[in-house]
Order: sequence, then C-alpha cells, then structure tokens
Amino acid sequence: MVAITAPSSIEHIPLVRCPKGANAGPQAVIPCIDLSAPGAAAAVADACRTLGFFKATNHGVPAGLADALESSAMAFFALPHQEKLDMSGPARPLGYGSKSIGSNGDVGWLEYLLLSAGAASSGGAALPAALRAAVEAYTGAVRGVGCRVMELMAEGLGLGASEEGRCVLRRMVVGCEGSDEMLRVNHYPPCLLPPGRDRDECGVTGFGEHTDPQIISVLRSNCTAGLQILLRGDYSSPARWVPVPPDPDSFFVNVGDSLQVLTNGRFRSVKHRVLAPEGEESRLSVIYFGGPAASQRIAPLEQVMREGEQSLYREFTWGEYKKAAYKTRLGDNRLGPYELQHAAANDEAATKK
Ligand SMILES: C=C1C[C@]23C[C@@]1(O)CC[C@H]2[C@@]12CC[C@H](O)[C@@](C)(C(=O)O1)[C@H]2[C@@H]3C(=O)O
Ligand SMILES: O=C(O)CCC(=O)C(=O)O
Ligand SMILES: [Fe+2]
Repeated sequence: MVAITAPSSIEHIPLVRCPKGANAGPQAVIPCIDLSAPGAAAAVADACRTLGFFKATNHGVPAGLADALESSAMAFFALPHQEKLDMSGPARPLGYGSKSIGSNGDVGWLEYLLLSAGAASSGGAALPAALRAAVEAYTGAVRGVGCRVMELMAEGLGLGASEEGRCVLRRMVVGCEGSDEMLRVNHYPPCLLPPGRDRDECGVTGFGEHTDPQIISVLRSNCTAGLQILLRGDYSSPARWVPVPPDPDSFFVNVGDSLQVLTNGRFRSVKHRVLAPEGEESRLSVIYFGGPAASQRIAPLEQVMREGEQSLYREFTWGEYKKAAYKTRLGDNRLGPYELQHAAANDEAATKK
C-alpha cells in the first residue's frame, strides 16, 4: 500500500491506496434473497455459510424512510466542520468523525456520524430535528429487518422448530436489556485525483478492509458504488475483492464476528471495504450494527453443535470483545486471539459419523 495525498472537499489527507489488480476475475454474484419467500431461511443460511453476505429484498421498509434519512444526512454533512462537531461531539467512538476511523491510526476518505441506536437511546440529541426524526424512524424500520433476518438465520441453522430456537439470535439484540445497537451514517465525497494521477491500478480507500465485530450489520446505500467484499480463496482460486453493485431499494446483510463464533464457524464474518467514489457523486451509506449486551456470553450455541463437536473459540463476553476490538486496527484479525485449534478434530468426528 502507498500513501498518497488527494485533494477534495475534505482537505488534504494522507490516504491509503488499494491495489485494484486483486479485483480481476469474473463478476461474483451476490446472493439476492426475497425475505418473504418460502425458501428464505435456507437461502439466508446458505449465503451466510459461503459468503457471510447477501442482499435482502422484499423487506417491507417504505422507501420514504431511507430517502428522508439520506436527505437530512446530506444536509448535515454540508454544514461547516465546526458546526457538525459542535452538534455531535467528536467520534470517541460515538459522534461525528472525519477521515479518522477508530482511535488507532486508521484513515479513510469519509466523514461519518456514529450513533447509539438502542431502543432507549437518545443518540444524537443535539442533531438537527429533521435528522434526529429521520434517524429514529429509520432505526425502527432497519431493526425490524435485522429481526426478520436473525430469525431466518436461526431457522436456516435448524433451530426453527421452537419459538425459543427461532428467536435465540434476535433476542440477543432486540428486546434485550442493554443490547448494543448502533447506527452509522457514512459520507464519502468524490475523490478527484490531480491530473496525471492514474486510477487504473489503485483506488483510494474510503473505508479500509475489516470485518464487523457485532452479530449482524444491515447496510443501505444510495446509488453510488464503492462497497466490496472479499471472496475467500480455496485450493483452486485465490481470494479476490468483488464490487457490490449499489441498490438503494435493498438492504445488504453482513455476518459479524460474534455470529461466526455463535455458529462455531458455520456462518463466516465477511471482510469488506469501501473505495472512494471516482465520479461526481458522493456515496452515502447507513449501517445498523446489531450487538448484544456487554454481559452476553459469546460461545457456540448449544443447539447448533453436533455431538462431540468442540468450540473453535475461547469464549468471551461481548463487552470483553468490544473492548479488545477497539484497541485494534481496522484490518486486524480480531478473532485470531480467541481461536482454538479444533477444526481438524471436528472434521474428523463429522466424517466418522
Ligand atoms: C479501527 C476501528 C474502528 C472500529 C473500532 C476499531 O478499533 C476496530 C473495529 C472498527 C469497527 C468496524 C465496524 C463498525 O464500523 C464499527 C463502529 C465497529 O463496531 O467496529 C467500527 C469501529 C469504529 O469506527 O469506531
Ligand atoms: O459505508 C459502507 O458502505 C460500509 C462501511 C462499513 O463497512 C462500516 O461502517 O463498518
Ligand atoms: Fe463494516
């Protein structure tokens, strides 16, 4: 990676360039799942096992809620820097941030608002009234999508026979005292490179590669592209980045690290990143992060484990994991320190059955 300085409305900052060569290869198909279709649970589980990512349609959220949030957020980001800071406070971690992501030196070509989104939260109390109202209405709706998806995930894992099984994931995030829900609004202004700078080999990093630490993330963006996911490689093909074509009418769902652990690796958290817009248009994305209460134990759900199967992870609470995660850089492997070497033993036990 090479540090460059690119001019734009968000000042001169050293930026990281992402090699584009790694994107070569056929367009990967992002699974597109109709949340109301009869086979949705199986399709969701399949997508979470293979990619850890899918697009959700037929979600029932009125377009007006996202439109209202998009327009009030764009009006907010158009305010002078100091006003934005005064209204939200600096992102430590909640608040208004610009260029710097987290507190360990990551930078990106964006500005953002990071808000607590819990049912009882007053996240962003000093924001403009229209933005606050739009955030509240949108959060209620996207939380509903998250609930539906978490129930489909549980059903797809084979836990759907009882109400308890079907709701086991959803209840960790919604309707649970102290759960850790956040809403993030990211604004990526166009990044116009000076004449002579060549974009063919590199893109400018909007948001560097990472996995999300929570259980689930539900993302919606405007029409501007930039999001990419990492397709894991195997013995026959190397890992590669694939662009996710934007679709403002749909939501994109990410499996987070905590869900990877809860399913003992059956669902895989997806590495993703955002490249800064190359055209004239800004990218505006809104992400709902569903995390559990700080005291929630994160360990494989008993109901998903086969007889004799061992946990692939040392157990932790969400509070411990979040604290550790916030000491890492974006691209670090945050689950690494919790991994146990039991995969081979589990495979052997499974094939003997
Ligand atoms: C560099 C960082 C930003 C982040 C906290 C961290 O130290 C590592 C995880 C990052 C991440 C990625 C997903 C979400 O955008 C986020 C809010 C989260 O929960 O973990 C961010 C954190 C952040 O921006 O503060
Ligand atoms: O802005 C985007 O499209 C994705 C950002 C993201 O992955 C994040 O905020 O965690
Ligand atoms: Fe993310």
